[in-house]
Amino acid sequence: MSRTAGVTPGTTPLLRIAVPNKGTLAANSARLLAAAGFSFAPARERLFSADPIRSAEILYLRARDIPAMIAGGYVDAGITGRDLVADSGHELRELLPLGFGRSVVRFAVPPGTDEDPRTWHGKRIATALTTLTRRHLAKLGVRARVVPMSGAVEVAVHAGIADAVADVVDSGRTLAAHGLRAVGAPLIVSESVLVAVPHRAGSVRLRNLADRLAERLPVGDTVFVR
Ligand SMILES: Nc1ncnc2c1ncn2[C@@H]1O[C@H](COP(=O)(O)OP(=O)(O)OP(=O)(O)O)[C@@H](O)[C@H]1O
Ligand SMILES: O=P(O)(O)OC[C@H]1O[C@H](OP(=O)(O)OP(=O)(O)O)[C@H](O)[C@@H]1O
Repeated sequence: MSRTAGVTPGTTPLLRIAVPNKGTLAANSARLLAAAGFSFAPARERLFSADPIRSAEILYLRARDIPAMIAGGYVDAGITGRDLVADSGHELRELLPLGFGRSVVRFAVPPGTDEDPRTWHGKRIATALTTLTRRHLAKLGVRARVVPMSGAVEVAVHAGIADAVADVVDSGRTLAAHGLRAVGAPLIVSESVLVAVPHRAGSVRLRNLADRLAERLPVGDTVFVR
């Protein structure tokens, strides 16, 4: 697929925007772009769609894959979670915080475990956010073993796979249901963000995109769908 498909030759090049195709951030990301005047087909129809009027193309991708696609130059900007950007290890610039998909990444332990992560030398920590967790442990000076999982992390302690977990906490209900308690400082405080590579962050088109989205963000207590 060429980067100019759907747009008249000689006009402004396509601005490619990556958006989660499913998961927590998908619905609000699509709503925000629609509210900002973009006209894209929904992800359930096809995973790419052009808006010739705005010389833009949307690529629907997994939220976790979006940072690498931006860093690799395949898309110009994207909406994903700040925690997923940090976990990708790619240096991206936040053009705009978007305020939905708020979460905190926390360590959590069962009763009887020392609550200070700095004492966890040799412990096993299950997580889907391995880079973020390794970096945080290194900052704390802890030599613990990170056990990679792609989800369902809270079962790891019960299953004997790990001694603690590092996971996304929203309401806290999932941790409580598994007899786990959040401990230590947050690894990161996250929300959805519009991101791009640093050297393109100041470009006119990306600044215009950020401005358009900023105008359409909910204000005060008004929230997007959860
Ligand atoms: N309750 C929540 N559960 C999961 N992710 C959340 C929650 N609240 C906010 N988020 C944020 O949503 C992003 C995760 O979205 P992603 O699509 O990768 O996972 P997901 O919503 O759990 O879907 P999947 O089931 O496909 O893993 C992260 O930035 C995370 O911080
Ligand atoms: O604090 P809470 O409001 O309970 O939400 C946090 C939970 O939701 C997410 O899991 P998800 O349902 O996306 O499943 P997953 O663990 O398989 O990603 C996240 O990984 C936590 O487990």
